[in-house]
Amino acid sequence: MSETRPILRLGSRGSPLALAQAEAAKARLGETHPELAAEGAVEIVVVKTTGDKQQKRRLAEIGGKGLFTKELEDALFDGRIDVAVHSMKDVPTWLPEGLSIPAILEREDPRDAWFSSKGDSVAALPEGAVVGTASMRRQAQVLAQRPDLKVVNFRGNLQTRLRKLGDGEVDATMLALAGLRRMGMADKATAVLSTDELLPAVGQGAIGLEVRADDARAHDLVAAVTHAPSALRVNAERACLDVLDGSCRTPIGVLAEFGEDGKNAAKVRLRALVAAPDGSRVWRAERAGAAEQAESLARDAGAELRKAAGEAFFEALADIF
Ligand SMILES: NCc1[nH]cc(CCC(=O)O)c1CC(=O)O
Repeated sequence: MSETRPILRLGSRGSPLALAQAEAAKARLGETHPELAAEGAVEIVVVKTTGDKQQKRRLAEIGGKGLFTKELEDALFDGRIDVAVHSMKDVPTWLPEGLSIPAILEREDPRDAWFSSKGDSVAALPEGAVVGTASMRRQAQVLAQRPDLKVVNFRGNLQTRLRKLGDGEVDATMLALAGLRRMGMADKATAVLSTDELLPAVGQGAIGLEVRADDARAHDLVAAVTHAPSALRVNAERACLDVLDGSCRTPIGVLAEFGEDGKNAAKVRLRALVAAPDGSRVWRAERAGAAEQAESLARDAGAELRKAAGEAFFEALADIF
């Protein structure tokens, strides 16, 4: 049996969602490059996350930033993989020296999905209901709208969360619609929350492909599959986050969209918010303008929010670690 060596090795985390995203990247690469459509040309390499001890050390060390991306980046540097496939939501705004993200795939719907048998929106929940989420962004926005609700930490894969919901451990929870769609489970959601009710996270619903900056071959293969409008939106959102310099414990939502109807490719609208984790304060900024200006508009919105919330607010959140 002759051994066929892959032309491109895609690194992925092992979760069902990560693997679905890696398959989507592989399919897109195959559509664009005929040589990558051949059996065995693109290999998906599962990069195992290191032990819990290691993870704990990292979490303390880096405050959670890069927790989901670090192992894949190590594999890139080691040459075990040529491309790292990421949820852009999990990618810090600063990349390690020597790495770049030349491609963002066409973005899925960035909205959050709602799960509850007690009401089909945040507003519809009964007084004092319990919402499960580990996301500061979701927690803060839910409490801002409904200070009477109780938010509890909530983790686990989709099946686990749905079971906990069914068991009555919580009355409602939220997940990114994009992830559900990619796993063919969007029909399990009760409703989709509007972006006015819950502003999504930076990069939510977008898949990014990261390579070593000095690997011209991988870079060029990957760059050819980028979806320019999605990249523009995600890069603008990341520019805003960069100015805000938030940790994963800072409740931040940012969404860039095209036009008023989301379709006019020449115009971009960006909404951003920063909130206190308990929802007691929310600062919002909005910008609209030419698409070429997206990143500077985004930085400007970020600067406005930084100023409005005040340095003391960001320092207090940083102290949580
Ligand atoms: N933080 C975990 C994470 N990172 C990306 C997604 C979903 C997929 C996406 O946003 O592209 C999720 C799960 C979730 O928030 O429901």
